[in-house]
Amino acid sequence: MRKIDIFDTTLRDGEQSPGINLNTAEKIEIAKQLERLGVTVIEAGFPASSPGDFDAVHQIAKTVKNSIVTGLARAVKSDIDAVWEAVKVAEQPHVHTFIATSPIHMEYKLKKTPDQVIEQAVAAVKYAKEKFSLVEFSCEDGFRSDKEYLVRIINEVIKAGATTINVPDTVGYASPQEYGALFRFLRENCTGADNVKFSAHCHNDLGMAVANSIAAMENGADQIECTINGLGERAGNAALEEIAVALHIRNDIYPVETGITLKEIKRTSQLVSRLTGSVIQPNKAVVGKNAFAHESGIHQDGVLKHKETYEIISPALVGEGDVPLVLGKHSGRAAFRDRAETMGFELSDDKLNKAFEDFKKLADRKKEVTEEDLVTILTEQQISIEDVAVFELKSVQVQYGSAHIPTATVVVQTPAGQQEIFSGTGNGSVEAIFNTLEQIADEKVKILDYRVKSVGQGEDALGEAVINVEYKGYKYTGRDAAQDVLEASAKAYVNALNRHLIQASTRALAVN
Ligand SMILES: CC(=O)SCCNC(=O)CCNC(=O)[C@H](O)C(C)(C)COP(=O)(O)OP(=O)(O)OC[C@H]1O[C@@H](n2cnc3c(N)ncnc32)[C@H](O)[C@@H]1OP(=O)(O)O
Ligand SMILES: CC(C)C(=O)C(=O)O
Ligand SMILES: [Mg+2]
Repeated sequence: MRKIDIFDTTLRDGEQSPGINLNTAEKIEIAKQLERLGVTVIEAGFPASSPGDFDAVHQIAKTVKNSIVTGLARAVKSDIDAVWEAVKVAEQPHVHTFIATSPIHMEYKLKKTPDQVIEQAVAAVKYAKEKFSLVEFSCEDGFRSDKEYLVRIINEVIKAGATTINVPDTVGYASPQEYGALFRFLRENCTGADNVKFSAHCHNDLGMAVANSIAAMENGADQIECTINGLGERAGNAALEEIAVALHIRNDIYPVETGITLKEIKRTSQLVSRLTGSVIQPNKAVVGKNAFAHESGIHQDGVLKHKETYEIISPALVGEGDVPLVLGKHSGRAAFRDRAETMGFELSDDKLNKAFEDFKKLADRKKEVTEEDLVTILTEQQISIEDVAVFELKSVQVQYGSAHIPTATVVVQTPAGQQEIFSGTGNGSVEAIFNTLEQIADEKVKILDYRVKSVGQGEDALGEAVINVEYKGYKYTGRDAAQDVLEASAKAYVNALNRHLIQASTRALAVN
């Protein structure tokens, strides 16, 4: 199968992301992981740019054995010398030298004529070739360069000894058709093109870096330059993980081999994110937190019946562990039942439906329904007794103001199935609720203890209330949870009275 080399530039172009600054130890760790990942070339830095960068490239060249290590150099002798000093210890010393070839860069940045640029490029490649067996030459801003001029400069640097020709879309301006067509044109028109590798290097300014890289590959590029998590100057470079997985999954239309060990992708991405401090966007393809998370009921039902209904990449392929279905406001019964069973709950259909209703109400109000919330909701149903008619709190409303007497209004469905409204007052909101609910009891309810606590963390955590009462000579503990502590308190009170009804019915059964 045709081999496509993966040239990783996380440690060079990736480090050009604003805010990223890796020290030598961190770069070595990343380089070792890139080697495990199986990249062909590691661009470890720009040795002439600082002593720190020089040291990192040098240490990496000494450490890494299974990937080629290179460094970037302007088309000047001193930069090329710096790369040589840094990587000469490597088995296959490689240098990546470049000069801009677009009219705008040549005129305004380099302040050189096109002929002067060719002269400087040729001199640099010839000089590099005296030391290095592998010389990559990049036409910076290649995509915005004149095509005929590109052919001229490429022909000259091939003659001078370049082994790889990189044609970057430095500012991320290309479309896939245009970038692919450029590679086809260069392959067909450069003399000596068959003796060198062509390389693509795409930036993501218009979100097309991965598509452009693949278009180049389809049109003759042998190497793709990319970074982990798509890091890089401005909007970043083409994301290595997306390219490697796309070429693997769509092998039917891209019959190529990259040599990437796909199951190392997740670990590499996490390591780079941690060491660079660059957070991965949740919906990032392949490595984002949501890349394999199914949220909506119809998708979850499909995935539970047959994974491939909505999953084209298995998480295990890229070294990702099991990803539980996300339970949220869009989830359906199938996912809810699946999670309840996974958590070890065995509920009747009726109880499961009731728990599902509570879950849906909560999911409507909360950003994220946590595992603890689920345990609370499911436990409530597990411990409820189905056959005894009990009170059900339908709604609670409290009016509170520092200058007014707190007043509560509750709607309760009685064990006989009727809905009744009660209202009452108290010294505080909770007392107003309890005084009001006492009206559903046959006699005085003595409150022995009452506590509230939050389940989980954050301001939208569930509140759980526990109340100990003495009623008709017996002591009962009522408890319940809701997003609002006042509602949880009302439900806990009703739960305590219901426990009396349940116990009374159990006692009656025992007597009969
Ligand atoms: C598209 C890319 O990603 S290119 C790589 C970008 N990476 C970096 O720039 C690495 C970090 N850079 C640095 O540390 C510094 O810019 C250095 C050490 C490289 C150079 O620093 P300085 O000597 O102070 O130059 P400065 O950065 O101000 O300007 C760059 C000079 O290099 C010249 N230059 C730019 N590209 C090239 C090139 N490929 N070949 C030769 N000369 C070049 C510019 O024309 C400019 O020259 P001038 O000073 O005569 O006008
Ligand atoms: C140095 C070159 C290859 C580069 O990073 C670019 O043109 O984007
Ligand atoms: Mg770049």
